Amino acid sequence: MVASRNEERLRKATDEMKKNITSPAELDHMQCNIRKEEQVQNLISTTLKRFGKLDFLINNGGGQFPARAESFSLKGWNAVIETNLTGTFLCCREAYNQWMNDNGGVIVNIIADMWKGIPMMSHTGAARAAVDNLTKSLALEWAESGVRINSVAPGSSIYSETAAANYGDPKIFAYNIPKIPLKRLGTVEEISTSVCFLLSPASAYITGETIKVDGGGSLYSTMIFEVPDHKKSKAYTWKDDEETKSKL
Ligand SMILES: CCCCC/C=C/C(=O)SCCNC(=O)CCNC(=O)[C@H](O)C(C)(C)COP(=O)(O)OP(=O)(O)OC[C@H]1O[C@@H](n2cnc3c(N)ncnc32)[C@H](O)[C@@H]1OP(=O)(O)O
Ligand SMILES: NC(=O)C1=CN([C@@H]2O[C@H](COP(=O)(O)OP(=O)(O)OC[C@H]3O[C@@H](n4cnc5c(N)ncnc54)[C@H](OP(=O)(O)O)[C@@H]3O)[C@@H](O)[C@H]2O)C=CC1
Repeated sequence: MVASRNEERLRKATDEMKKNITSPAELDHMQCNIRKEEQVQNLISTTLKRFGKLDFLINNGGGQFPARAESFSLKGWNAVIETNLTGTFLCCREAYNQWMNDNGGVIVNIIADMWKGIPMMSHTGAARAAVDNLTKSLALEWAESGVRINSVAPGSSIYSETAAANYGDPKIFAYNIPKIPLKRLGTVEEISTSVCFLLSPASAYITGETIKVDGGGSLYSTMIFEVPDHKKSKAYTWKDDEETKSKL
């Protein structure tokens, strides 16, 4: 079952996937806004009715807008936290309560390269770091039910048409290439095969882990953002204490 909010995009994506599926696997799609609790509950129960089981859950839905933190309205902040953190939590909880508690299963959460912060997208950085931590807690709580849960963290380097349109610049990802040790953008295939690995028995002994698929970008320098030159940082030395004491 493939789910997101936009029916037209869903139909297009599932039609394309159906053309490429060679096994007898069945595929369906369903509208769901992961920010709405009752829609998530309905997505999981409908999937169980339609397919009879739920072996895997992939939490891939996400997004944000670029802006400085001081300019976020509470509504904008909440929209990003609900999309990237609360939506993921709701999908995990419903999959567990409706199926995986009794039957086991595997969950993969897609997060982002937030290890050094994400300036201009601090809301999503906070939400993705929270999902990284949620993954670890759930791995411990749900191990007794036979559930494994891991994350995949793509670098800011997998070309996304939605992001390019949203951020108003088709080259937005290409700017990052000099800051990626492998000196190229990543591919969708390089993310999806990591997800498949985590879903497969080849990773049967891995839980609570995050795989970075970022061409080494997270080890190197912060993407895009440059801190402007300034003289606002005043050093602290013992001399400052002496000056303070002398004023007392
Ligand atoms: C090279 C850099 C890449 C970094 C790596 C990450 C890559 C990716 O994640 S690729 C995938 C990217 N895809 C997207 O970002 C698309 C999805 N984005 C969204 O859906 C929105 O940004 C959303 C998360 C905010 C959800 O939007 P929606 O549910 O449609 O909510 P609203 O449009 O009603 O907005 C609510 C609220 O949010 C504020 N806001 C939204 N967009 C902006 C913006 N462009 N600038 C500033 N503020 C924004 C705003 O407060 C909205 O309320 P109103 O003001 O009442 O409209
Ligand atoms: N491309 C990149 O370089 C990177 C991507 N990522 C993350 O990887 C994931 C996939 O990215 P990508 O394919 O590039 O981005 P897209 O924007 O193309 O995909 C995001 C998907 O999330 C769905 N979605 C968004 N909000 C909701 C919601 N409230 N409920 C249900 N579905 C929702 C969208 O569908 P619809 O609009 O129909 O709801 C869309 O299919 C995202 O989480 C993204 O943030 C992380 C790091 C880097």
